[in-house]
Amino acid sequence: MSLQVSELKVYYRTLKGDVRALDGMTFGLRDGEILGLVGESGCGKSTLGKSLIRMDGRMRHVGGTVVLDGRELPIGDDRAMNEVRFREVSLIPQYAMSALNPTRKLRRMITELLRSRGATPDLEELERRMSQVGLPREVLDRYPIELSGGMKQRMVMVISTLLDPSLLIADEVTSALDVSTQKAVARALLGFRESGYVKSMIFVTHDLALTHHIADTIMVMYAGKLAEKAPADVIVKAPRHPYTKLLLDSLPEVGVRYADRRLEGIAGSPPSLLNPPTGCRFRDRCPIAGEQCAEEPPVAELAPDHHVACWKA
Ligand SMILES: Nc1ncnc2c1ncn2[C@@H]1O[C@H](COP(=O)(O)OP(=O)(O)OP(=O)(O)O)[C@@H](O)[C@H]1O
Repeated sequence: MSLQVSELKVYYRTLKGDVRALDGMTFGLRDGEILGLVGESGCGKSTLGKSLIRMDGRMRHVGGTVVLDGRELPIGDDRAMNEVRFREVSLIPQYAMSALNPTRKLRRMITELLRSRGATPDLEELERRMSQVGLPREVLDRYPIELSGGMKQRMVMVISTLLDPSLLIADEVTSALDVSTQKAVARALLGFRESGYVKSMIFVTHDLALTHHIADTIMVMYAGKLAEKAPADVIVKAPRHPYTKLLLDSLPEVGVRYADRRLEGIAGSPPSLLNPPTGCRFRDRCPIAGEQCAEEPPVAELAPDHHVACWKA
């Protein structure tokens, strides 16, 4: 097992109280596995990614552990995590491609970045990896603004994995790109795993179709908790949690007109994580909720590798 997260609780401190963004998450990731992480906006996907690498000032590690390659990560200790970042765990944050320093040409920017991490820049290896994702070496002599969105994103991916981290977290790396560029980015991620630049990966996204394409396993989160986790095919073809089923039903189908099948979202909205309800957090929106759902459902392994938190699954 490459990553084991157990009962992880991470809250945001706010003037109104604690926002329980991760409220007891338990899951594992095997060597070489790509985990697609999906769920509605605000369910805690980015918080999970950030918790594994750098908590921002408002985040608080309230409980639980994260073990990577047999070693517990000091996730609550910003300074101790310095050793881990970039080398063991690397994160491509949301909007990373817009955050490239606009005043530096890429070669200089990358050299400075690596030196600041105590690593010696290996420009030959950098150029080899760039060509693997279709970026000519001349790109290094350009400013970020001179690159297209897809090129910037591939550059960010190459930079983030240069030190061969064990775990890569890619947060919405495809959402601002057009469809063919999304495919190139997804292919590049798969290539990185094949080449051994990263061992395992968490791919955070809203795009279930793309996740199904590249992930081995899909994990669905709801309101700070795990709803369902299973092999990608099983999630898409035989989901057990009512929330997963509704998420899949709300996807538009190509070739079907609105008059024939109306686009439906999931009625209602997720609960506030400031003061989440007891019991199943999905029960107010769930079409099959019953009395038992006033009690919190445990995460049960209903079939090998198929974990579901629902009394009715
Ligand atoms: N800095 C913060 N201060 C307080 N609450 C926060 C902060 N950042 C996030 N939250 C809250 O934590 C919860 C989880 O947010 P998070 O960004 O992890 O969700 P997400 O699933 O990644 O959403 P999205 O898909 O929109 O990126 C939400 O309720 C959000 O409002």
